[in-house]
Amino acid sequence: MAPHTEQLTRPAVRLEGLTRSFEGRTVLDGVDLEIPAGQFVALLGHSGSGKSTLLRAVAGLDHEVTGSGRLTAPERVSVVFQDSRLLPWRRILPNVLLGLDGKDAEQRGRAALAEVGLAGRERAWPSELSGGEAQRAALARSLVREPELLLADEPFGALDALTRIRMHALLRELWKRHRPSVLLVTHDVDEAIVLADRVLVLEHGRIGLDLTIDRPHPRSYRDPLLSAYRTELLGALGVVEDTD
Ligand SMILES: Nc1ncnc2c1ncn2[C@@H]1O[C@H](COP(=O)(O)OP(=O)(O)OP(=O)(O)O)[C@@H](O)[C@H]1O
Repeated sequence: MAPHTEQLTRPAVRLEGLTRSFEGRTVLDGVDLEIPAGQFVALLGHSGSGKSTLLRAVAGLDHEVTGSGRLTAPERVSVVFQDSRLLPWRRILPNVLLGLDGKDAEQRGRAALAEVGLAGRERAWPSELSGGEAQRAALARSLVREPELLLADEPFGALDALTRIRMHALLRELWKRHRPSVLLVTHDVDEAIVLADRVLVLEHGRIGLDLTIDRPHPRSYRDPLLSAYRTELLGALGVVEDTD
């Protein structure tokens, strides 16, 4: 394979035999996973199945993970959490720019805020933003770093249903424009199906199901062709659907 092609097809993330225990209890039990560059992946699993543990490992936030093989992740990784983690004593633009330097940083920060629909709110304080707006600002803070990999740990989990749907459209739009690889941890099967091109289910410390969602975007929750995927994922999660 030519080096150029190799570069293009190189996986963004590669985990081999990733293992993590807490106080003798194994949470990740030899996870193998490859995420090709630019793929949008969602990770489902029961509460306590180890989703955040996996995400933290990929983010390089956990130095105690072990693997028989390797953990490879790109250099520029951004993480978005359920709460925005904006610093309350800084206005929105300085929050977005935190740790960035270079003379075009401010311009990039303003552009990122405009992209997430927060133009004009640069001088607002975090306490003046709604939950949805704060998550938009968190996305802008991630984007401005031009991540090759975006890790998101239930980023919309605390939002109301309508705001969540708007945020889904925004995230997918941002992904389309910037094409980072995405690993989105969620509890919400519908969120996973509507957003991701590939959905993984973590069970017993490993990837139990690896499902490609082969439907065009934008997707609707009501698309009947998505229901087969929903059934399969709920089955893997051990949830029996109410057919009434
Ligand atoms: N720092 C830690 N010390 C001890 N146990 C931990 C630690 N971090 C995670 N665990 C345990 O590992 C297991 C997996 O936790 P993790 O947060 O990864 O699950 P999760 O799938 O993300 O859950 P949820 O969906 O509820 O957020 C849990 O039983 C948790 O108590």
